[in-house]
Amino acid sequence: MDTPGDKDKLRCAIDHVLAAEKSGEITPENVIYIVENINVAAIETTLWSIEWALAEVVNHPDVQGKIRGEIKDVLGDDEPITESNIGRLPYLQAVIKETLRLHCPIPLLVPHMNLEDAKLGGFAIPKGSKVVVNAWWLANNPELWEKPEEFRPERFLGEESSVDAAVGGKVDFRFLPFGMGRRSCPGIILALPILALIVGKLVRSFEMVPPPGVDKLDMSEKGGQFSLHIANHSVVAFHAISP
Ligand code: HEM
Repeated sequence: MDTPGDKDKLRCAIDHVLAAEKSGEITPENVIYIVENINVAAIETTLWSIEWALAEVVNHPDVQGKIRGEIKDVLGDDEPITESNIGRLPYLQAVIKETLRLHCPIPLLVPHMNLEDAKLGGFAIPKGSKVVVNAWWLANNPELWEKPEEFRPERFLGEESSVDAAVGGKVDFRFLPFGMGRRSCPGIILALPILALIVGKLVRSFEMVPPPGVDKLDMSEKGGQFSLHIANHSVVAFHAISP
């Protein structure tokens, strides 16, 4: 609970933004722009990924069963899924990676500009160019992946077991859903556990199936420069699973 004087303390990022506005460093329009940016960068990307992951597990009951089986084997019926034990659930993590590979939520990342003249792959890139990376194609190019059009989490436990969702250190340049380097996504440390927790907890508690009369959910995509999300929302039937 706040004690007298605490209300002026900076407690989160938004407090810093509001403090900057109060001191005249930025304008109210800047505040709206920053909040809208956070909204798209953090909330919508995570939401689109959750939608893709759930739609894929509904359309792949075998994958759903394997996630459930892994959770039961590793955590039993009672131990809750938490951020600290997700590392013991490699199949669940593979499902999240495969979702981000097949449905890269920001397919062209965010445009970057080179400050100096550069050469890449034999091409001259004059300084001040707008550089766009097609992360979706890198992750779905049949010359680089085995049957990339298939949703097959097992690839990340088999032939691609060394590939991580990473933005620094050991980065595989075929798999960049969060970009890489200095301007990569700082939210990766939140997004990956959130996705695993939501998918893991739902699959553990419910069998999720298409509604009666529907064989598969509609996976049509709606994309733009900054987004790749599911085009049409579908009804999903949740059947509670008793432990
Ligand atoms: C599945 C979820 C997410 C995906 C796929 C994603 C992806 C990305 C990508 C591709 C970029 C641009 C990287 C580049 O230009 O090279 C980015 C930037 C950014 N993301 Fe995320 N993101 C996700 C979740 C989040 C979350 C949860 C947050 C915050 C809590 C966040 C905050 C940001 C910010 C602030 C930037 C801009 C960084 C900069 O320009 O320096 N993102 N994200």
